[in-house]
Amino acid sequence: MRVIQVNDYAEMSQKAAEMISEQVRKKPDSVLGLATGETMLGTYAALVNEHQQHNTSYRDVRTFNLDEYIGLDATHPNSYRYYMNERLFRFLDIPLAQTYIPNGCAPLLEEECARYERLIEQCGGIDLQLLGIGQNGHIGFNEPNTSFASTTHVVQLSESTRKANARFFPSADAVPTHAITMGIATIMKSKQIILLVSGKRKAWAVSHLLEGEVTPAVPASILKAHPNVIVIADTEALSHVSQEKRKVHRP
Ligand SMILES: O=P(O)(O)OC[C@H]1O[C@](O)(CO)[C@@H](O)[C@@H]1O
Repeated sequence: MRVIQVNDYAEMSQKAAEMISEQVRKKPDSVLGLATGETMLGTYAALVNEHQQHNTSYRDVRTFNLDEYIGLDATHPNSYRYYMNERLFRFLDIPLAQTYIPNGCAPLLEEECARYERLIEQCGGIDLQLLGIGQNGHIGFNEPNTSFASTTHVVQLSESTRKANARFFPSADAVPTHAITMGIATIMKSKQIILLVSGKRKAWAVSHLLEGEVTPAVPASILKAHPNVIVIADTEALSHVSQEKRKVHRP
């Protein structure tokens, strides 16, 4: 695991956008794994900027998002489909049909999970997966104590995650109770992973990731077992981590 320490959110976002663009230039038919949440907003803005300035084409790229709330359709402003369309896809030359997000309104949710998992495999797997981390160490919506062997599945969101995400909804009660998420095994199959972390509220999760044991109680800790992970973290997110561990980590 390689840790890149940056000063702040803006620098983290710029660095991540550069790495994604580089991946797409190197392999124009890349399969990208994408994430949502506040962490990714700056990265997507920087990516759009980069696309406009350098004409990096996304025509042959396919994308798979990590997760989606159950019960929110594409027109709902809090659905992750809406977020992705508004924040990223509409500014790129990627055909929307090549952008995949679990359908949280599918009538048969278990079938939707199996379909999503199959689609990722049919596309050859994810070349580069972008990840954020929850304050409790979740990745995607894989809450603490999710099996490391899990594939795409339906989850009940923890109260702490619903509370953390309530800032985007009109009220805490409006936050859905369930979601579909790629599983931990699905994420771990990605060829490369970039984890972005910014701000003090993530400091506990990052220090556990870098200095704690690998345990399902902190889902992100499994990333230590992946051969190709880059963590881009700002000074505040790393504030609980020793200087030594901030440098370079290899599994
Ligand atoms: O970036 P935020 O809003 O802190 O969220 C952290 C992570 O939690 C999620 O919202 C849950 O999936 C991810 O999309 C995100 O990467």
